[in-house]
Order: sequence, then C-alpha cells, then structure tokens
Amino acid sequence: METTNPTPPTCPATVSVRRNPHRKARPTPLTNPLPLSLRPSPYSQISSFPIQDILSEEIPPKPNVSAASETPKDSTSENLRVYLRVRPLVPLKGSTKNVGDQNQKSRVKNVWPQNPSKIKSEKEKKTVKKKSNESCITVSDDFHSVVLSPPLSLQETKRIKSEVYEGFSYVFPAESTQSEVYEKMVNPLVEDFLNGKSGMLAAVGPTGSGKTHTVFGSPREPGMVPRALQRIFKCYQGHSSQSSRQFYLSVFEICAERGKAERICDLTSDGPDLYMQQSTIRGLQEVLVQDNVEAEQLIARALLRRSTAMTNANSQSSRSQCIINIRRGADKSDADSDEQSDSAVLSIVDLAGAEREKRTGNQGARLTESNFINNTSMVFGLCLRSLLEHQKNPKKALQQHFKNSLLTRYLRDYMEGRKRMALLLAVKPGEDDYLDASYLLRQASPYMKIKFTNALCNKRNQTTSRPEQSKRMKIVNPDASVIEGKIVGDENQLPSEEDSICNEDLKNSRLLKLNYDGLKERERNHQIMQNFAKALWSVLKQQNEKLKVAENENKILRENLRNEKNRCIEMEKELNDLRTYCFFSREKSVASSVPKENENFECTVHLEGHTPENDNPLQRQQQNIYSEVPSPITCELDSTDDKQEPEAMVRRSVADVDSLSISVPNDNCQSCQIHESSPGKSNYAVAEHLNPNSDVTDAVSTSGNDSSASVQPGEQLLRENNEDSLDRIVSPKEAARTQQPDPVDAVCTSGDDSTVSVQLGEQLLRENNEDSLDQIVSPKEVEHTQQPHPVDAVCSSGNDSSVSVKKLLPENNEDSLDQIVSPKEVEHTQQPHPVDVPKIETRPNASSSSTKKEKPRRQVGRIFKICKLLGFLLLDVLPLGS
Ligand SMILES: Nc1ncnc2c1ncn2[C@@H]1O[C@H](COP(=O)(O)OP(=O)(O)OP(=O)(O)O)[C@@H](O)[C@H]1O
Repeated sequence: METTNPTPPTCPATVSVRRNPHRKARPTPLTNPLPLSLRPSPYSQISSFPIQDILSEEIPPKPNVSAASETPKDSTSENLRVYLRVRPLVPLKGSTKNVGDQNQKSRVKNVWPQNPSKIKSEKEKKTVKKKSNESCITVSDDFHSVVLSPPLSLQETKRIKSEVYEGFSYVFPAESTQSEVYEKMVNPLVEDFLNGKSGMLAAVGPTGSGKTHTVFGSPREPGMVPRALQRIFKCYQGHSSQSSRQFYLSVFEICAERGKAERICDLTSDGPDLYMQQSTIRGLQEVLVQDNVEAEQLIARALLRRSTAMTNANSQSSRSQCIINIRRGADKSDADSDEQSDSAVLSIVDLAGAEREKRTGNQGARLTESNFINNTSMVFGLCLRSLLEHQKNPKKALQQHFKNSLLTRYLRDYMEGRKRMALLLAVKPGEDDYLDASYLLRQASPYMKIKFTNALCNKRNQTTSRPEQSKRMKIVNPDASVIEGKIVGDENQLPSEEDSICNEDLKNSRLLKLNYDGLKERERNHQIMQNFAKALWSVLKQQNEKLKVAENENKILRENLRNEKNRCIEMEKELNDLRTYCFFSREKSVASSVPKENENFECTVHLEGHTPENDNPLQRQQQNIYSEVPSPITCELDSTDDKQEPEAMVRRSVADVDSLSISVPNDNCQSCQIHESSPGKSNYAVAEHLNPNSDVTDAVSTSGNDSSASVQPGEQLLRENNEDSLDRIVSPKEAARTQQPDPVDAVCTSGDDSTVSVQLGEQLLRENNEDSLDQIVSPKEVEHTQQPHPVDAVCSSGNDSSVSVKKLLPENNEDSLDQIVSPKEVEHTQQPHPVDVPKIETRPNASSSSTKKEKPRRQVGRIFKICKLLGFLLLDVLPLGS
C-alpha cells in the first residue's frame, strides 16, 4: 500500500506571531478604597499625589545610635512586664524564713487556739503532705511560661487538668537567686530611674509566697531594695562630693485599723497618721540619704515599724501594704534645673499577701486585716483589669476602681498606665498552694498585655523650664554632649572604671533620649503635614472634577440655547408666512366676492405693438402692414358686464402711447397699474385695484409674492400709415432695454421674486397678410417664450399671478385668425391656464364646476369674437390695396 504523505502546508514567507499585549502590573489596591467622589474621572487628568516630593523634603536623618545603647525601653509604648518567681518548696537552711515551716508546728500549737476537729484534720493533712510533697508548677525551658498541674486529688475529684501560663517577662524558678532576680527585673527600672524615669515594682501573691523575701531579702540574701540602693549610690559614690544630686527616701504603709478605715503610717518617723489628698500623701517625710548604707539602715528601722503578724501561713506575715519611694533630687550644680520637674521616683511596693481564711484561720483583728488585705489586692487587680479592657476597647470607659483603696489611689498613675511598672508574681509551688497559684496566675496573666505610654514623661518634659529646653536642644548636637558630661563628672578627678562606665551610660542614655524626643517631634510634624497635604489634594481633585462636569453641562446648555434660538427664528418666519397667508386668504375671501359678482369680467388689453427686432424684411413688411392700422388702437380693460365693478377701460390712442407698463406690485396690494409715459405728451394712466385672483386675463406680467408686472411696450408700434415712425419706435435699442428675447412677446419668468415683463415689441397682427402672421407667430418664437400661446403670452410665477395678453385680431379675417390661433394653440389656451387654475380654485364662491370648465371655452370664444372684430376693424380701416 502506498501511503499518501499529506503535503505539508506551504510555509508563508512571513509569519506574524500575535502576542497578547503586555499587561501592566496593577497598582496595589488601597486598603480603604477611595469614595466615588474621589475616584479619577475619565476627563480629569490629574496627576497623582506627589508623595515622593513631599517625602523627599526635610526628613531629619536618624542619629547613629550604638547598638549597645539601643534598648527596648526606648519604645514609645511598653507592655507591662510581669515576672513570676517560684518560691522553693523547702527553704534553704539559714534563711530567715526557714522558720516558716518550722513555725508551722508551733503555729498549730501556739498561735491560735485550735479546734479539736481541726487538729484531727491537720494530722490527716500531714499524712497526705508526706505522701505528695511535689511541686505543682513546672517552669519551661525558655523561662517565659509555666505549667500548673493540679494535685492528684483534685485531678480525680474535680477533673482539673494542667494549665499553661505563658507570656511572662521572665520566670524565676525556685533555685534562682536574688541577684538574678535583680538583674533581670529591677535593674531596668533602676536604670530608667537614673535616667529620670519613674517606675514601680509591685510584688503580689498569696501570703507566704516570698514577696517580702524578694523585696527586702535578708542580710545574707539582700533583696531588691538594698540592691537598687547600692546600684543607685554606686553611680554617684565616687564623686559624691562634687555632685549635688541627692536622693530622698520615704517609707510608709497603708494598713487597716480595727473599726476604722485605712490609714497611712510613715515608717520613717513616729509622727501622726498621714492623709491622702488625691494622689498625694500629705505629711510624708522624705529622708535625704547620702549613701546606700544610710538608706538601708533607714529601711531596716522602717520595717521594724511595719505591721506584721504571725498567721498559720506565715510567721511574719505582712499586715499592710508597704511602699518605699526613692526620689532623685535635682542637680544643685545646675542652676537651671527645676526641683520638681527633674525628679524621678522609684517605688517598690510589697503588698500583703492574699489570705484564705481556711488556711490562715484568722480571727478577730487578724480577720479584719485579712479582709483589708484581700480587698486591696482585689482592687489592685480590678484596676489593672479595667485598664486592660480599656486598652482593648477604647470605647469602654476606664473604670475608676482606684478610688476603692488608698493604695490604688496613690498609685493611680500606674493603675491607669501613665507610668511604667513591673509586677512580681510570687507563688508557692506546693500542692496545697495549687489553688492560690492557679487563682493568681489566672488573674494576673492577662496583665502582661497592658501597655504603658510615656504620656506622663512627655508631660513632664513639656513642663520643663525654657532654659532647660533650650539647653536640651543644644545637646542634640553630639559635640554638646561633652559639655553635658561635665555636669555629671569631674574632669580633674579620674573616676574609677565603674564610675566611668556609669557616667558613660548616663550620657549616652540622656543624649539618646533627647535625640529621640526631637526626632519624634519632627516625624510627628512631618506626618501631620503629609496628611494635611493629602487631604487638601483630595479636595482639589474633587473640585476639579466638579468644575469639569459643570463646564460640560454649560456647553450642552449653550448648544441647546443656540438650537432653540434657531428654532425660534424659523418659527417666526413660519409665523410671518402664516400671517401673510392668512391675510392673503382673508383678502382673497373678501375679494372673491368681487369676481363672483364680476363673473364675466374681462380685462382686455388691446395692445398693438411692435417688435423691436424686426429687422428682417418680413417684419418690416409687417410693420408696413401694421402702420396701416387705423388710429386709434385702443387698450381696453373691458368687462362684459358694464354694471359690475371694478371696471376699467383704457382707451388710448396708439400714436400717443410711447410706453405702457402694467405693474402688479403685489398680490396683497391687489393693484394693477398701467403706467404710460410719453415724453412731451399727455399720458393716460390707469391704476386700478384689481383682485389678483380675479379673472383678469390681461395682466401682463406677474411674479410671486412680490410680484410685479410691467408691460412695457416701449414704443407703441402701431402707427397709422407711418412706417417710419414705427421703425423708429420699435428700435433695437429699446428692444434690448426690455431684455426680452422674444420679438413678439418676450416673457421672462423667475421664481418668487420674479419679474415678468412682456414687451410687445412688435404687433404681429397684420390684416390680410397671413404669411406675415405665420412668420410672426412662429413656433420658434413660441418655444422661446415658453408660452403655450404665441398670442397670449403668459408669464406666470408664483401662485396667483397670471398674465395674459391677447392680441386682438381683425374679425373679418377668419383665415388669418385661424392661422394665428392655431388649433394647437387653442388647445393650449383651453387647457387650464396655469394662472387661471388657482383663480378658479381660490374662488370660494364659484358657481359650479361646470361653469369653471366652460370658462376657458368662453374665453376662447370671446377671443375669437374680439379677433373677428379687430379684423373687421382692420379691414375697414386699412386699404385693401396695401
Ligand atoms: N526564694 C526564697 N528562698 C528562700 N526562702 C524563701 C524564699 N521565698 C520565701 N522564702 C521564705 O518563705 C517564708 C515566707 O516568705 P515571705 O514572708 O516573704 O512571704 P510573703 O509573701 O511576704 O508573705 P506575706 O504576704 O504574708 O508577707 C519566709 O520565711 C521566707 O524566708
């Protein structure tokens, strides 16, 4: 089998590959789409917002800040730092609080009289504890979360599962030391304090969880307060003599007295109770401390005054909220510094631990204190919770829970997020403490979402004196920082390594703070101006679009107006036409009565003229013949009924007529004028009102609306027995003046404004000369005149005009008349005359259609009669020999 290989398609010489047009990358859609009023219209070609131009202007360069000095503390907003410290299950030997567990025995024995039933239960608990002495809190490896596991008993009975609490700033496990806690938790606050920022550390937790141990510590394990004091005074210890920076210490407690409200006690003096005015404690004594030793001694004496008591949970349970304030005084060496504005306060609060009545077994005064302690702890938690909810939903008002306790009133700025603070959650990890730990973690874990703003710091900066501000503005210059450093350090004295590091840190932090503030201000102003420019730009775009729309509408309206004007003009024209027509119709209707009455009216113009161009011998012969026409030849306007009006008769001597003109200026005028002008001779003129629609067949020329008819015979050709005179009269010059091509009856027709002039150049009628008559009324001439009848030249234009000129022929020359008025011509004349038709139609009172049809016949008959009469006359007058 042969396989047919299909012929491959011929490859074209050129192959065009069609590709889709490249698609342009679409701009990133806006998160908030523009409203329809701001979207670019198709006819508004507005450039985009010059964001680049604006952004390229005056952007302050960011200062080069070293990475070491860049700390998260410089952020505008900062979350509340929450630390969790887990107390060891078995306190270390030698610890001051070790006696706590030992006291548990003595507490059961000594502290409160015990109920025998409770004694039994305590014995049972002891057996249980011995069986399950395990921690319920497990710290994660990253030290930011813990797992809280319920004891087996609770797992079995209440089916409680383990809970994970995360998000802590740091979780200090049981084996953590005081130094670690200080470095991670307190040292940032102290640094801020040294930089002029206020801060607070509050230790909260159930009783016996180690709050007091963490805050104050012991001689072997000093707590956060002594370590902070040591850090603070270390910075100024080397050059304390030169530096006038002073620190003030105040220690007071808020406790509850039985039967009375809360009271504030100054622990540094034995003075009376203090009172609080708004958030300020009046009468609080601030002790100026020179060094950390002095401060520690003062604090030790104050703690001796603090209300403590032995409870079943703690041998030295705190019964009051203790607050320690360390305030940094103004630098006396700086004369411009303000004492109030330059002060920063570091507050450390040791709250009394919440107690459960079951476990503490408090009675009496202890129970009252317990209620106060628990209430204060609850208000403290409510304030923070309200702050958190307010920050989550700003529409939700910030509840003023702080008013419910003196402690929260005093710490209002912290409770409302205006100052930075840190929370220390102290928990005990024992299985018996599971519920307390669970309650605390559940309540306090959301607190870490609270954000603090530096609004108050800005306020404080704004309240600084102008010289201070100007000075700080100068410090923005890096060179000026050296000058600032002179205030702190002593050039002549070589500082130690720690002092130099401390001073350097202080200088860097202050410089950074000032630069940061200036930069923030500039950026804020720049952002404001940018937003304003954007808003202005949007408004301008909207206005531009509106303007363009208005312009388009204006154009359309102008065009409409122009069209309306044109229409108005046309309507006016139509109205004028209609008025004219109506007037004309009215006149016609009025005048129609005239022809009705003068039904048989005839206006006959007997004209015997000459042809100006009669140079040929035949015409001359005709003239000779014509010259024998007896005088006078009359021009008549006759009416068959002499009684009818109007009647006009014009009789005149042809010899006396030099020119004859009949003009019908206007149909409306309804006038027919026959003008004669004969130089040197008296004229006979007839101007008679005629109905244009009347049956006036002798009107010579007519035009339309502005019709004018003139019959200018020029020279009356008919001269009796005077050929010379005829030749003279019918001169070529005059014929040319008439501008009529027809030697016999020149007809000129034009449109509406037509003028018709019929010049009877030569009178064609010759008696007894048929040949000459035949030549005169030749078909050629008829064609030239475009008139159907050679004798009755008709010039018509317009609607109502009619002109007919009838040549009266001798009656006694029927043959010649037959030739002159040939059957063909007669037919033509019998046809509805173009002028006569409207006459008939416009006669509203026409008798009948039969009479209308018979009228042309009658007219022809009349013409024949008249011609016969003329022939007889001619025969009578002219000599037969000629
Ligand atoms: N980290 C720790 N290391 C060793 N011992 C500790 C630690 N934390 C607490 N203790 C011991 O626990 C006992 C109770 O501590 P502490 O008095 O500080 O509790 P508390 O929270 O202040 O109780 P309260 O609220 O009733 O005052 C003390 O004897 C203390 O020595």
